[in-house]
Amino acid sequence: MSIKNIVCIGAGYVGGPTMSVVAQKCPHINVTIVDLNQARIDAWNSDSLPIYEPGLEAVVQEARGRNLTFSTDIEGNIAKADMVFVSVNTPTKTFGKGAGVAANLEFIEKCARTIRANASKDLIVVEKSTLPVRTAETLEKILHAGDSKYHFEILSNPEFLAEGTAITDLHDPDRVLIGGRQNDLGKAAIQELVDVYANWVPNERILTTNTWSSELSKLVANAFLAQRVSSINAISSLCESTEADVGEVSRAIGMDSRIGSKFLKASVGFGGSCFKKDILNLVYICRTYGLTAEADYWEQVILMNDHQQSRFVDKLVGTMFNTVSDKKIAVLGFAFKADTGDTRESPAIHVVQELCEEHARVSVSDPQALGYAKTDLAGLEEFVTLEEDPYKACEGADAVCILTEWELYKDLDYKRIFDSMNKPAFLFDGRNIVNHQELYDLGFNVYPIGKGELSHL
Ligand SMILES: NC(=O)c1ccc[n+]([C@@H]2O[C@H](COP(=O)([O-])OP(=O)(O)OC[C@H]3O[C@@H](n4cnc5c(N)ncnc54)[C@H](O)[C@@H]3O)[C@@H](O)[C@H]2O)c1
Ligand SMILES: O=c1ccn([C@@H]2O[C@H](COP(=O)(O)OP(=O)(O)O[C@H]3O[C@H](CO)[C@@H](O)[C@H](O)[C@H]3O)[C@@H](O)[C@H]2O)c(=O)[nH]1
Repeated sequence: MSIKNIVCIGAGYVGGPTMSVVAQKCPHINVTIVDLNQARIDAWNSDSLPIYEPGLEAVVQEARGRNLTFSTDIEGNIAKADMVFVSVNTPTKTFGKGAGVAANLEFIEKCARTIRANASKDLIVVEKSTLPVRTAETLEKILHAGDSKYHFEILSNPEFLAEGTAITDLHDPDRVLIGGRQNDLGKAAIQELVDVYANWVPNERILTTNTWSSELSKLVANAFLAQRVSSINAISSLCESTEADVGEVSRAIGMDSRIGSKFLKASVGFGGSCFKKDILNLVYICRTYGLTAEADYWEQVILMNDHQQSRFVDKLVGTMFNTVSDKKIAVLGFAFKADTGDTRESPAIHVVQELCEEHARVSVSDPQALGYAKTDLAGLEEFVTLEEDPYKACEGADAVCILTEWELYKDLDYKRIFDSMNKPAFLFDGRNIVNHQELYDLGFNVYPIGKGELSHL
């Protein structure tokens, strides 16, 4: 069989960009992305895409209307598919057994039932969502339950794209991982998916494994990445106490090829929809297998991240004479990282909430994320204003906090900002992106992460 019709269930941050690139690179395959959410599908069909991602618009424009379709007709499209990707959300459970730690697989299960009910032939079902190890076993049971007439071969193909760089990550991935059963049917299905990616990914970067290694590798990759951030953040406080500079320490250790230089930027903490959720999931799985020491080990990565965010606020309040009540604090950046409008688990949410608890007046600015900020900060209107213009956000402020590393914050006219602020003027750089000495020379009292403060006080 050669794949002619691919359907992806879930038109979110992963399904949308990933399948748009598949359509762009495989003009001979019809790719249809389906979702329950009519507004989201309408946006994908418009000039104003539902997510902000550099390079995405060009990819969609190239393929949409040629071999890329966005639709809410889930049933009808599954009936025509040779291969179905499942890319729905798998958030942390908020209720019942495993609440706060386990993955909520409700949406995945529903997809399996919809696929079983609407398939018109044997199908390859691809797990694109991030899932607990051994989920394929559950899917297999649901798909083959009852009077199911067809054979469903399940593959695991986790996605490693990062938001903000999704299109370059998809065009030029470090690796594509495909897991499947190690028997004839499984190997044949793996080969079908390898053939799809081989349209643009070099063969040596397409890695095939058994199903369980593939499912588990996704959780482990995120755990290792987040662990690096928590590790360097744990060093950042030590640097602040010892006059070491965390940037210099990162450079020094990162030049050791065994350590490597990436993901060693100290910050106000990691955010995003994946790291916390996936580590919690890993912790839950370890506990399920009775592996308490292992679970505690990975949980520490999250506890350190929570601590880093609270530490940022503690330092701010302590520095500003132990009170920020009725002081104006400008927050520059609300997205969890630059080049995305996504605010899921953004450290900025935590910081702003804590500042509101201290009764500060918080003015939040971000070039892409104010829409989500409004929802994230609902109920805090008494303390929070949203301001697109960063200069206005800083006007009359006692302190500026940089919480997202947007390029634009590197190039602001900080003399103008300083002149418009209350004095003494404080700047807390949660991303270490501005020139601290220059800002100090302008008159700011500057507090970076992981290096000595520059204070006139
Ligand atoms: N966001 C990332 O950067 C990223 C990267 C790699 C992997 N992942 C994983 O990919 C998965 C999807 O993440 P996302 O960020 O794209 O989520 P998302 O919330 O942006 O998108 C999920 C979409 O699935 C739709 N959906 C849910 N149930 C459905 C159903 N039964 N039928 C049809 N549509 C349905 C929702 O309406 C939503 O539009 C998650 O498992 C996540 O962990 C995310
Ligand atoms: O040195 C660093 C690197 C990152 N971060 C922060 O860590 C978070 C996550 O960043 P990043 O990993 O770049 O973005 P995500 O989109 O969350 O991507 C991660 O999560 C995705 C979802 O699973 C995976 O697919 C990606 O491979 C994985 O990098 C952000 O808040 C960053 O600001 C730091 O603080 N310091």
